[in-house]
Amino acid sequence: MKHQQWEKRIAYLGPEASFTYLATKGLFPNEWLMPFTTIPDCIEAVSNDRVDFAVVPVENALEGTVTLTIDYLYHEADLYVVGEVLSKIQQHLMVNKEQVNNWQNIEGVYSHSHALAQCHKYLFYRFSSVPLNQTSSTAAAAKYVAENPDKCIAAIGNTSSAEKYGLEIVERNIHDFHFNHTRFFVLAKKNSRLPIETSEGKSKTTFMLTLPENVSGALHQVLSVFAWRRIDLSKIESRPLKTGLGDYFFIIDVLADENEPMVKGAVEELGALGCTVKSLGTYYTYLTPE
Ligand SMILES: O=C(O)C(=O)C[C@]1(C(=O)O)C=C[C@@H](O)C=C1
Repeated sequence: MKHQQWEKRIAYLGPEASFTYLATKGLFPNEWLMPFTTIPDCIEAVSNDRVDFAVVPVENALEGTVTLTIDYLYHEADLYVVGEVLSKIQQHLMVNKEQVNNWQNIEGVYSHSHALAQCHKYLFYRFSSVPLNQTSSTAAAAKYVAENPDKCIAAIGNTSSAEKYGLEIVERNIHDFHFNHTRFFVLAKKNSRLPIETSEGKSKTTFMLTLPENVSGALHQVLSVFAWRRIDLSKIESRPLKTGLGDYFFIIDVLADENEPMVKGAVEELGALGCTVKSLGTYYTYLTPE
């Protein structure tokens, strides 16, 4: 990656040393990184012009979509995706130095809900009756454990959070499946692209759409709009519209640029079929170094 020197403010799901922080620091090593406690806080910071960009998790290979991010982008915000970061995720169990000899007897495990879920089998077999406590991020869990050295508790998170908050890793790579990656969206107010060179060639576009009501085969029609144009879909998922059972919107990622004639044609045809379509923009994928 070749970076340009900017003076930009970037919101991320903090505190420092969260996975989102590492993804953000990898993409924006010279910018002003601002931690926020929740995903909606990060998104609102862009909407309210407190920052230029926000970096938030959107999908994990083991746990699937970060539903809060997708739902908030659909229902509450009007932002664009200007880039995507893909990071390898390795989860470790960590305790206070005072508890290193006693870690097998921990009385509580703290982490982000996605991280706890990524280690479900490990926790089930090793600590089946130990309460699991959700925190706003893995780094928030590490910070909490560090602030309570007298308690025999553990956090799940990355190596950086162990270093940052002075914890000792007692068991490494406790995530249940080896292929553990998370996608992060870089969000902005304007539909643009990050001026950062990338080795990942193909651009991607994310659409959010709703189907016309009471039309049988509507989803089939939507898929055929992309299929006959040979537009490659990398994701399709439905989420509740929150207007009633059975009401959904769809998130569709296509491996193409929204300005390509075939994609423009697809969007036009979807409109003619009675769908509402919103493009979140075309963007490139950046990899964080492993
Ligand atoms: O808790 C963190 O460190 C985060 O950055 C959040 C988050 C997520 O929401 O999925 C990011 C990556 C990992 O999958 C686990 C947690």
